[in-house]
Amino acid sequence: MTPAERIAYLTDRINYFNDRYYQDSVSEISDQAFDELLKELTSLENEHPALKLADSPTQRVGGTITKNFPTVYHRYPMQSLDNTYSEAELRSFDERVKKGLGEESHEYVCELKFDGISLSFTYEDGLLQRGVTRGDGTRGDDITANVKTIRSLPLRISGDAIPGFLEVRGEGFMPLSSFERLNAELEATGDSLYANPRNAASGAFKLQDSAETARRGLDCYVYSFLSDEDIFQSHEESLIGLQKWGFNVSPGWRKCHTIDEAIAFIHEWEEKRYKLPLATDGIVLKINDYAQQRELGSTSKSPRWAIAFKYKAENKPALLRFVSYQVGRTGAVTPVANLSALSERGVPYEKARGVHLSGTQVKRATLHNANELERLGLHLGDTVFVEKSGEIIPKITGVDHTQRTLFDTEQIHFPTHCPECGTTLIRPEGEVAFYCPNERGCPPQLRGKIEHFIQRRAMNIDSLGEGKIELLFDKGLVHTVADLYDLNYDSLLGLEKEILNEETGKTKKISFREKTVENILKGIESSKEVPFKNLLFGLGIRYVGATVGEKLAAYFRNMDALMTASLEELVNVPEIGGRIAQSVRDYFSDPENQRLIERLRMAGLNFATDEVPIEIESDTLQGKTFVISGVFQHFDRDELKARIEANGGRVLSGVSGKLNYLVAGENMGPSKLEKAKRLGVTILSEEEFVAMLTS
Ligand SMILES: NC(=O)c1ccc[n+]([C@@H]2O[C@H](COP(=O)([O-])OP(=O)(O)OC[C@H]3O[C@@H](n4cnc5c(N)ncnc54)[C@H](O)[C@@H]3O)[C@@H](O)[C@H]2O)c1
Ligand SMILES: [Zn+2]
Repeated sequence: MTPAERIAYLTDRINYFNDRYYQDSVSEISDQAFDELLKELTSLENEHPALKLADSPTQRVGGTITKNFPTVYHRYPMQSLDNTYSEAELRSFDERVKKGLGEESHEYVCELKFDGISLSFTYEDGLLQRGVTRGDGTRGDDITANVKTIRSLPLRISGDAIPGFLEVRGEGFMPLSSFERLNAELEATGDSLYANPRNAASGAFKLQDSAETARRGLDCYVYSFLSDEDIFQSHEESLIGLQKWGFNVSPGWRKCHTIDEAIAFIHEWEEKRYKLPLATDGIVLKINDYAQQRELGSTSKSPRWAIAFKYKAENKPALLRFVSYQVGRTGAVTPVANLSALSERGVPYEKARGVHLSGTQVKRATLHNANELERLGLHLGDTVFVEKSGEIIPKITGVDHTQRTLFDTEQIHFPTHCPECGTTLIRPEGEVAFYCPNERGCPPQLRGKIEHFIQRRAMNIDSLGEGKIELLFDKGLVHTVADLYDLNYDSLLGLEKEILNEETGKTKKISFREKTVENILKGIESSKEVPFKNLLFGLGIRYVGATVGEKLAAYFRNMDALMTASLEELVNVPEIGGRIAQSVRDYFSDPENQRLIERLRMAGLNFATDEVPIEIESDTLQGKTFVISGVFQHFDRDELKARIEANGGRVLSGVSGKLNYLVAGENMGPSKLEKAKRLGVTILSEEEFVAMLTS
């Protein structure tokens, strides 16, 4: 892969994970793995600044605003934090601070890094006016009704020194006890569980029904104060002041005079943090003195006066009890290690305690694929090492061979047949995974197709979760996605099923009552309205992800045109290669798929694109490059970008000597403006830009 390809790939992946994380409250990979990708992209971009893409995630806060709440502009931008996993990098940070401050000495305030979502609260004349999410850092979602459900958040504050307008920021989170209760409820109703308390908090803060938000038991720690008036001179003073005004300030913070003291604080909390009633993922170091904070300033994404140290994943030995095999939507077979604590050797698996990792008991960990299984050469009863990074699926990282001789058993080999349907497994050339080819008969593959179909990016039927689909499938009601549209009230009401938790051996009953049934049917009904591109993605055609679905929908505009398109036509679509084209062709040539599509058509799904295609408006800006910065009156940034591109221009992310124009909105960073002036780049106001378009 060339650097350009790698940069394009990483930009795409990271933007995708950001979208899942901030929009869907879902983490598909661990935070540590995510941070590694971002770090790799940052250093590649530094090496090759010209290759940096306009939508690079290194330049901005990762979040987004939604259409579900009113959008509010932040008075002061809400930034992210630079982060590191290493002490050496903390020391370099300290060196940079020293350089930045010259001779002056500095102090840090160290705080726990709470794992929730960033919130802003504004108070006018002592009254809580608004609660807003961080969003894209410039604008956020107004979720006032939901933040008012936080009991520890004062609705009114009083005292002498309270300024007319003030903003307080903090972390909204879901306490572990609320999180466990919520997941137990979701399990009982057959809905998908949240992977961690941060995702659960993010989901709960963005619910439309604040009575439901209230029920989810959210809380908040505040850690920052902003005002146009000079009330406090340091961060420490602000924390003490906020506490006096009645805000919930976490008591765990400490003022440190040296980086060594800060590192000692980090060590102190490494284990102790698991005793806290909420999830934390590190320690934040902040320069205490406000004047020094101002002196150090910030980048477009984060302040230079603060850094987050994140704890690395814990790695511990565990006992391998047996290996099971999971079959996914695509038929790929994944080996899973079933574990217990080493001391539980004699205890049956269901009763045995798991290994204690990052505050939870772990009994299952992924082994990824057959190669990994062979590489580790596992035997039953082996002592293996387990790691849980960023609270996502734990994984096996190695074997302790010194323990092997004590309990000699045979090596575990990957199965030759599908554990679910008995079909002989195949391994396509060049792939590490084995697949069950029985696409139309293998139960987890069939269920997986339906799970794929209902997700937000596809048909968005959020009233159906994994457990509910399993129930519908087992009762023989739903075999393919088309069957969903034949469901009715009477066929659903009263359905019941016991679901087995394999780790504990316990069963739970899920049953469909009136409200559940109504919600399921409502969700299915409104899925008929989702855009055509979502449907294309939802069908689960190999290699047709959300982006490809969008491109196909924009090009062919309706199902019939796409179904009858030849291979040549498909390859003509911008950015669609031979492999995708072939896969689309194969899919629509299959009579069974054709019947499925006909049933979906009869059900009344949206088979055509109604969006106006992006058309080339002119070539006025041909060959010209632009950087967009700040906030605009008449466009949001995406619109502005679209207009530039529709008129032949190109949008870049960074200011350099080769840049033609900087389109400067309000509140743009002064350093960018200065740099542009220094390099002789033409600076356009919004009006000048519009004039240029229409000239
Ligand atoms: N797993 C995934 O798929 C995925 C995707 C996107 C982002 N992420 C994670 O999210 C991170 C990016 O999110 P981010 O921009 O919010 O950065 P961040 O979470 O690393 O740090 C910034 C945030 O920390 C929070 N915070 C908690 N305690 C704080 C304290 N005491 N003082 C100040 N702030 C405090 C604030 O909300 C602040 O906005 C990534 O580094 C990654 O770890 C994961
Ligand atoms: Zn199978």
